[in-house]
Amino acid sequence: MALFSNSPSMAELGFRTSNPTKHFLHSHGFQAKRKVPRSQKCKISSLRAIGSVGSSSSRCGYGDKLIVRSSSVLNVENKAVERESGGGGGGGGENYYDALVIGSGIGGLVAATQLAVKGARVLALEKYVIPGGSSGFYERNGYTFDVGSSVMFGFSDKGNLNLITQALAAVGCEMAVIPDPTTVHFHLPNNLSVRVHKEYSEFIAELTSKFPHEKEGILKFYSECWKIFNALNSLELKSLEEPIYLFGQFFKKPLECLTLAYYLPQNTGDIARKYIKDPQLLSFIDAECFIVSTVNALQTPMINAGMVLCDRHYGGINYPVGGVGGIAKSLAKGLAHQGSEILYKANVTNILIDQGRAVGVRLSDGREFYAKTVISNATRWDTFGKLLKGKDLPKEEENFQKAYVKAPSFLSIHMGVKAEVLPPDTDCHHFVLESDWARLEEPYGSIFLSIPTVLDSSLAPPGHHILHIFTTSSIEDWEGLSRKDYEEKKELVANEIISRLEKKLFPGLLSSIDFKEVGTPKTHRRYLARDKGTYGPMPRGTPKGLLGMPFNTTAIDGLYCVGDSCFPGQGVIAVAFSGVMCAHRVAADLGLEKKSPLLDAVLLRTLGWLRTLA
Ligand SMILES: NC(=O)c1ccc[n+]([C@@H]2O[C@H](COP(=O)([O-])OP(=O)(O)OC[C@H]3O[C@@H](n4cnc5c(N)ncnc54)[C@H](O)[C@@H]3O)[C@@H](O)[C@H]2O)c1
Ligand SMILES: CC(C)=CCC/C(C)=C/C=C/C(C)=C/C=C/C(C)=C/C=C/C=C(C)/C=C/C=C(C)/C=C/C=C(\C)CCC=C(C)C
Repeated sequence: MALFSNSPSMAELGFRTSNPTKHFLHSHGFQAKRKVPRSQKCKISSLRAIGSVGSSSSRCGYGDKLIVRSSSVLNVENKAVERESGGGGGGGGENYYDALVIGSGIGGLVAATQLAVKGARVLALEKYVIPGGSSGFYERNGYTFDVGSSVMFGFSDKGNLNLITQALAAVGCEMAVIPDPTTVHFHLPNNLSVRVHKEYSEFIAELTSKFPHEKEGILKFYSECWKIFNALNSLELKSLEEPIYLFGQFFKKPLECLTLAYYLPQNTGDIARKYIKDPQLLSFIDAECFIVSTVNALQTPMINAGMVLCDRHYGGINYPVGGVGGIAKSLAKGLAHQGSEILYKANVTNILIDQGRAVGVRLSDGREFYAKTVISNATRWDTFGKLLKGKDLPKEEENFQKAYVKAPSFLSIHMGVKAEVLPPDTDCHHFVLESDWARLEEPYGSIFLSIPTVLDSSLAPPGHHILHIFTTSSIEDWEGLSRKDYEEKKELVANEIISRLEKKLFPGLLSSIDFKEVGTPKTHRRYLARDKGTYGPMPRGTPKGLLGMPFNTTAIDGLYCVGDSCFPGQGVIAVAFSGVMCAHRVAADLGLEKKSPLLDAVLLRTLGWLRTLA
């Protein structure tokens, strides 16, 4: 069984939208050099208030999107033919791009759209049939499932850190969102139950009611997170590898920049231990970190914790009406509206190097595309291990691979269930670790559960809910099995996980299943083209916060990376930031942004040296 469908026609089907009741007007768009004409704005769907899930209506049908996409695909294919018959090529012309982007995950799409609005001509090449990667979607039996992400940070209407909102706004798109009143409901050992309410004061009241003796420690720890969040939120976010911007920010906001520089090499667990002594509360902080970093607090960079532990209360977690897949669809559509293109079923197998510089890519079907710059949204392991095969691993990548390993993948269960199995007021996201804190980071130890239909019932047939259940799992567990054994093992492991949820949360769950599809790490590897199906990088030992994380430039001229194996790491909002940073650095190198070669050399060398300290 496949987690995704291979059928483009399935992917082209729009998703249902709902009654308009609330708009998030995105007032913090990036300073696009080229304004999107009003007629080209892609308003994605109508909006609704929390819980009021009504009938479907769309103010921007996906019909026009379909036309845009198929015509741009045709366009690109024609150009490819031109090139194969001698036109274009590395020397310029129609077929020569400013940037090629390998992959259309959120990281790749944000880099591509940001560059396009700065005036660059971009071609994104996606192996699969729809955009989004792990933020894509698929449809089965009337259900619209999010492939991965359902917890959306950075999707509010305020501040500087609403990077998803801003990325959409930059290409003239806005999406309706449904605020989630509870980011996550933790169900932890010793029957510790904590709901992370959107309202910060309610969350603190709930946590301190469970740990009254640690009230002061709790307040001090989370206050330190706010220091970071407020500093981040005060900056204009661009490439930390571009000196004119970076020095400008230090000049405008010295205190905030120094605050961030101070926390850059620090980890969350060390700071929590300054204020908190109760081992169970420290384990709770571990769980808070684990759900966003797949490691405990001692290994989670404090800047990342500051970002996520506060954004959920500041802008809140907001779910896009119609499902997460709409974000990538909108960005892809926005890219086309900017005159750039996206080509699907385009499996890049090689990055072409000429005299030490990345000059283009070759696809599995032999087609070649050329550009001034190449941006890879494949993981750094895939980029340097597969797309540049035969080349020596640059020292910087060796250092990265010494410091970071591939996090395990996931076993994912997408289910449709009868609505009556969920008690009233069930929260949208849950994290379950039943009895033993030591199992937090073990494969299958803890269970993530998202029920997006709690917020948007249009994603399932009437009277039904979607349950997306996932738990960490390694690919080694699933290799070397016959087809029959593989299928049987999927069934067995999935049923064990579902039974655990039945026991802990929802009696009668097994018998309420209407639809079930199980994906393993092999599924993730196959459909997301991620080595071992990895969820992203995780530190091999105790990192120096974010200091060791590479940014977007690489040791190869003209080649950049974007996505979760770049600063600041895993997470949809994190890869969106990586996309913004990447586009800014590439634009400077293309002459579309200010640049100082001398300062560049100094900064890039200093950053390279700083990373060796991590
Ligand atoms: N919030 C959540 O619940 C949740 C869940 C899952 C994933 N995520 C996040 O999403 C992040 C990943 O985003 P991302 O943008 O880095 O990457 P991604 O893996 O989502 O997307 C990469 C894209 O590149 C394509 N690709 C890879 N190699 C290719 C090649 N050789 N040729 C053509 N296309 C190729 C893939 O098909 C995919 O579409 C993860 O870090 C994770 O944190 C979040
Ligand atoms: C350069 C130098 C040296 C210095 C300078 C200083 C400065 C200025 C600095 C600055 C910095 C900055 C700007 C930074 C930034 C950062 C950021 C933005 C970050 C972000 C982050 C984010 C993140 C990490 C996120 C994440 C998330 C995630 C992962 C999510 C996930 C989720 C999930 C999985 C779900 C769950 C579920 C359930 C429970 C069901």
